[in-house]
Amino acid sequence: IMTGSSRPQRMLKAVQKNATKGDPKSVISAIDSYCRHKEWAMNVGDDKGLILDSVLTEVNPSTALELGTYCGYSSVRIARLLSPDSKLITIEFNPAFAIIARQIIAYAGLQDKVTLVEGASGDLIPKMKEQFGIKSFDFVFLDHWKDRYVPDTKLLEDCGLLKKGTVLLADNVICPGAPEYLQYVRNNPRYESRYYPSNLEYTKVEDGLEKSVFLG
Ligand SMILES: Nc1ncnc2c1ncn2[C@@H]1O[C@H](Cn2cc(CNC(=O)c3cc([N+](=O)[O-])cc(O)c3O)nn2)[C@@H](O)[C@H]1O
Ligand SMILES: [Mg+2]
Repeated sequence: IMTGSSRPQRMLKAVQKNATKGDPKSVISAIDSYCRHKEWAMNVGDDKGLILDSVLTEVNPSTALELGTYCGYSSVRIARLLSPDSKLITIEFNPAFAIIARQIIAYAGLQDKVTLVEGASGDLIPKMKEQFGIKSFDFVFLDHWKDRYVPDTKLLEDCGLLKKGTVLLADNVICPGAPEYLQYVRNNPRYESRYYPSNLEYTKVEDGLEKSVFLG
C-alpha cells in the first residue's frame, strides 16, 4: 500500500491553504510559490505561463484542447482566460493526477469550463468528434509525453480536428526536448512555426514554447 502524501497531494494542500476559493489567479500563484520555494513540479510555470497567456489572449479559442493535465495548473491558466461559452478539454491518463487536477480546477471555480477526460491521448483524440461534439479545435496545448507530440499532432490532422488557423502550442521543446516535433512542424508546409524562448519552470535552465499555426 502507498502511504504518505504525493507531490500532487502536497500541491493541492498548498492551494487549499494559500489560495482563495473561486479565484484562479490566487490558485496559480499558490502553486507557483509552492513549486518555486518548496518542491519543484512539472507545471508550465509562471515564466512560460506568461507566453501561454499572451498566445491565448491572441487566439481567444472557443474550443481548446490540452494534452497532459498533470495537476491542472495549465488547465486553470487556460480556462481563466476563456470567454463565457468557450470550453477546454484536457486529457490525462494517470488517475492519481486526474483526481488532484479535478480538485484544483474546482477550487479555482472553473469546473464548468473544463472537461477533464481520463485516458491516453492516442485513444481519446479519435473520439473527440462523436463523444464531445467537437467539430475542430482552435487551440491545442501539448504538455504530455514528448514522444507523443508528433503522433498526436498527426492524429489530430487525420481526425479532421484542426482547421485553418488552429494554433498548437507545445511546452518543453528544449527541455526535456521534443526534437522530432520541432523537425515535424518546422519543415512542414502545413504549419507556420515560431519559437518563444523562456526557461524551464522555476529554474534558470533554457526551455521554450513552439507556436505552430495550422494552415489547412
Ligand atoms: N499519452 C498521454 N495521454 C494522456 N496523458 C498523458 C500522456 N502522456 C503523459 N500523460 C500525462 O501527462 C501528465 C504529465 N506528464 C507530462 C509528462 C511529460 N512531461 C514531462 O515529462 C515534463 C518534464 C519536465 N522536466 O523533466 O523538467 C518539465 C515539463 O514541463 C514536463 O512537461 N509526463 N507526465 C502525467 O500525468 C501523465 O500521466
Ligand atoms: Mg511541460
